[in-house]
Amino acid sequence: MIEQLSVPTRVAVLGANGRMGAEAVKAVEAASDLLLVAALGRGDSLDQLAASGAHIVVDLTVPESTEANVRYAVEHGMHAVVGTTGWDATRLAGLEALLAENPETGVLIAPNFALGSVLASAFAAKASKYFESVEIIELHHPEKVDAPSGTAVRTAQLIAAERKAADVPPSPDATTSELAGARGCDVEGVRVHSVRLRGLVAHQEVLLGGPGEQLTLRHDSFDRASFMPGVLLGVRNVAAHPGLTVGLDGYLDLGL
Ligand SMILES: NC(=O)C1=CN([C@@H]2O[C@H](COP(=O)(O)OP(=O)(O)OC[C@H]3O[C@@H](n4cnc5c(N)ncnc54)[C@H](OP(=O)(O)O)[C@@H]3O)[C@@H](O)[C@H]2O)C=CC1
Ligand SMILES: O=C(O)C1=N[C@H](C(=O)O)C[C@H](O)C1
Repeated sequence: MIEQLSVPTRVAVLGANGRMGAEAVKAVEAASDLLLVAALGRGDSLDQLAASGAHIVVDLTVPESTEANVRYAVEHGMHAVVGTTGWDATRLAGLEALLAENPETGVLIAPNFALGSVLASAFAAKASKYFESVEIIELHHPEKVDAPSGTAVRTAQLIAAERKAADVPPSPDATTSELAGARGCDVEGVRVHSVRLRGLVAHQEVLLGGPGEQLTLRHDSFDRASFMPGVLLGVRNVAAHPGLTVGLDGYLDLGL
């Protein structure tokens, strides 16, 4: 009997020397259906990506470089799975325009790859229209360069969309004087508070308040291994999702 050998998907990791990138390299190397063909860091030329023959690029770099990396991948016919933060509306619009010219290419921008975090954000958004008040607290390791976290921004946007669709008024807040930052920052009408503390990895609480009650939805990543099933899910599915997908929930059947 002739055994059918399937061809592994060729994967390149950008930011391979970083905290997430190093973990992603290990995860790809351990997956029998994937072949790591490049592991690139800051000093490496992007031309090594094209030369590697990668089908899929995983970007886990820094907000300043992620846009150029992803645009290079798309322009060279590679799908991209992106965990790096910094994808604001202007960058996303530019990427969508580029993808319109490359309609067979898929890009996943995933603010958080941890399945529990994706679920917690989706649950929080669904619940938020039933509560008068909502605020977000995100807590991370002190090496994190951006605040608020990409996950908190995404969660706030999902919440804002649900509340807007249901005509929920803004969260009540009588504050008329404050020290700068005391009330956190405003993301589409949702207050977000950022904590940076030694010992933490990545954590978030969504606080939902109504008369006489509170619902708290908390997610904790205690280890960066928590992100790897989501990275691999993205890598295995991105080619089947041409165009731009924001949020790993786009590849899941949450039924919400
Ligand atoms: N979506 C998710 O689930 C998660 C997302 N993140 C996000 O991923 C990103 C990376 O996080 P983290 O690993 O903690 O950060 P690190 O700072 O540990 O890693 C980033 C790495 O990218 C490298 N780098 C910088 N520019 C380039 C470039 N142009 N090409 C290739 N490599 C480059 C850096 O090199 P050098 O050290 O030389 O600067 C560094 O090694 C952040 O935006 C973070 O918010 C983090 C965790 C989970
Ligand atoms: O920098 C991190 O560590 C993380 N970054 C992402 C974010 O900004 O949301 C995802 C996760 O929170 C960890």
